[in-house]
Amino acid sequence: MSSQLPIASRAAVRTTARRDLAADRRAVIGVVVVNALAAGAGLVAPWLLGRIIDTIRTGSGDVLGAVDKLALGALVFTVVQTVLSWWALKIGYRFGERTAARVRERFLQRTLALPPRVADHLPAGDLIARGNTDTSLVASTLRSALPEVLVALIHALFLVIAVLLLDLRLGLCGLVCLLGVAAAVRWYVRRARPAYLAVAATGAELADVVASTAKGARTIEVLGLEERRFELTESAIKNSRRARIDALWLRTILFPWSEIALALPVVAVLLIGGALYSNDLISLGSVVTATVYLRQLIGPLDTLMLWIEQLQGAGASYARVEGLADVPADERSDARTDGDRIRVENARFSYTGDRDVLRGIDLDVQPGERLAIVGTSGAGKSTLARLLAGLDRPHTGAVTIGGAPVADLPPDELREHVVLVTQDQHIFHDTLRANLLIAKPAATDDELYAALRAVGADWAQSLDADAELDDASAQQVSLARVVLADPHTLILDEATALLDPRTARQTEQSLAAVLRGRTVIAIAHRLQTAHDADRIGVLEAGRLVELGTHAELVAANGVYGRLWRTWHS
Ligand SMILES: Nc1ncnc2c1ncn2[C@@H]1O[C@H](COP(=O)(O)OP(=O)(O)OP(=O)(O)O)[C@@H](O)[C@H]1O
Repeated sequence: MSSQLPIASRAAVRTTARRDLAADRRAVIGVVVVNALAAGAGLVAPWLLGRIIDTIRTGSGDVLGAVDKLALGALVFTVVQTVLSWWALKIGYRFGERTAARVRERFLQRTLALPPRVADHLPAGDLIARGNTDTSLVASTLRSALPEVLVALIHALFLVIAVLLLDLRLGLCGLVCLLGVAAAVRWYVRRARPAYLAVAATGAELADVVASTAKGARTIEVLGLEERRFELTESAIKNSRRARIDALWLRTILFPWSEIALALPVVAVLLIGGALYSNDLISLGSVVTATVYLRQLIGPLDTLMLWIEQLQGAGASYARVEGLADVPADERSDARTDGDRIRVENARFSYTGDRDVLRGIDLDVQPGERLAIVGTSGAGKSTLARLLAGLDRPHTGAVTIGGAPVADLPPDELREHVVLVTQDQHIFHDTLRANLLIAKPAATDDELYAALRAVGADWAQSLDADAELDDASAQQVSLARVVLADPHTLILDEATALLDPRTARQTEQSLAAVLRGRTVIAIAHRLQTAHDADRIGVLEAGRLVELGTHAELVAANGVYGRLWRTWHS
């Protein structure tokens, strides 16, 4: 699946951000208050510098003593400002760490809560990109950018207020010149969100192509698709590169523009302040203080500019991480089964919504029956297996066990009725016990050993050993899980088809023990499997075109009869 996962809207992002801030209210208030104190303390030194100049120019009496006191005051307030700023940053960093952890946990919980049926159809690369790149960017922004931005914002605000209070004329002049910075930021912010969403989306597309190429390496090699995959990867790299260059281009405009705009207020205040001073309309100390304030403003504004880019990127990533909340949930009713009988009634299914790959299947499987499904590649065999196992639901018609829709059964109950066995079984990096308990959480150690013995896994000496297994042993563990789950029906889809011959032989022996006494629906890749079954269903282009015993189908001389004769001869 190559479509993208949902992206949270601006309104949803704002609501979640507010909730994240509210969750750590004390820290947020702490950052703001301590920062405000630090910024207030920072204003004192330039003001005292102005007083020093005015005292030297106009003072009489103990000028030196007065200057010393003012200089000492400036030193004390500078130290106070440094300590308070450090403290504010510390609170901010801690807030960032906690919030980043909250965002990560939320993402993980949402991912783990996805029903398998929904998770199966999500674009894996996009999900991985959101879990890695996007959450990392959000976390690093929360950890470092956000506290520094908060500090810079409050500092800048205090400097602007201070210069206005010091002298309204110089303050207004400085502010007018700052409009250039505002224009630069506005220009940038408008373009940055789509640009960074494009960077993330093309990155995810690239991850998707690489992940699916790696996953399907065998098929690609067998079908000679290397050239096509190479082209797809190249095109994904090109798209990702283009999106990054577009985003970088925005920065190449923003930075020079804002550098010039930041110098303007200082120049303007010096010129206008100088003119006012020449006409005795302002003291030299006030001009110097105003100039120092505006000069100091460059620091926090520079910080804001620097981080604004990361904030934009992180904003886009935050929207992508939170977008997972909008993945449509899987609607399940509380179905109850009455018996083991599996029925498929007029089932139609489509992966894409526009083309049905199953087109009206009717099938009635008797308890204890062995049914083989045969058909050419792409006929819909695996899709039917997924529907029978409750992994997908038909868009029309029904697939039921004992009268209840299979896909509606809660996972624990479903496992007791039907299990799909494929060759693609996952063994977790954990102990053997933990890997087995997945199938029956309440099982005793004796039951676990019995299940392992039943599938011939005599190598298992300790349940506490790490389950790092070769293919054959991993298959045995997955079959032992089936023994533990003890479903009345097994669906076998390519359980051994692509395994190497030795592993396939071992797995088939283990499988034989598991199949005993159960209803078995096998996707048959070899006609011998079909021959041994009680009944055979033949799928062609999404339709069940034949259904009967081997003898009946051979006698009817239809699709299966011809296949059998060709194979036999
Ligand atoms: N995840 C998917 N998204 C879109 N189309 C799919 C998906 N999986 C299968 N299909 C399509 O559905 C059709 C039926 O596929 P299915 O795998 O069920 O066939 P099959 O009979 O099992 O084939 P094979 O023996 O090659 O596995 C095919 O046209 C296939 O391309």
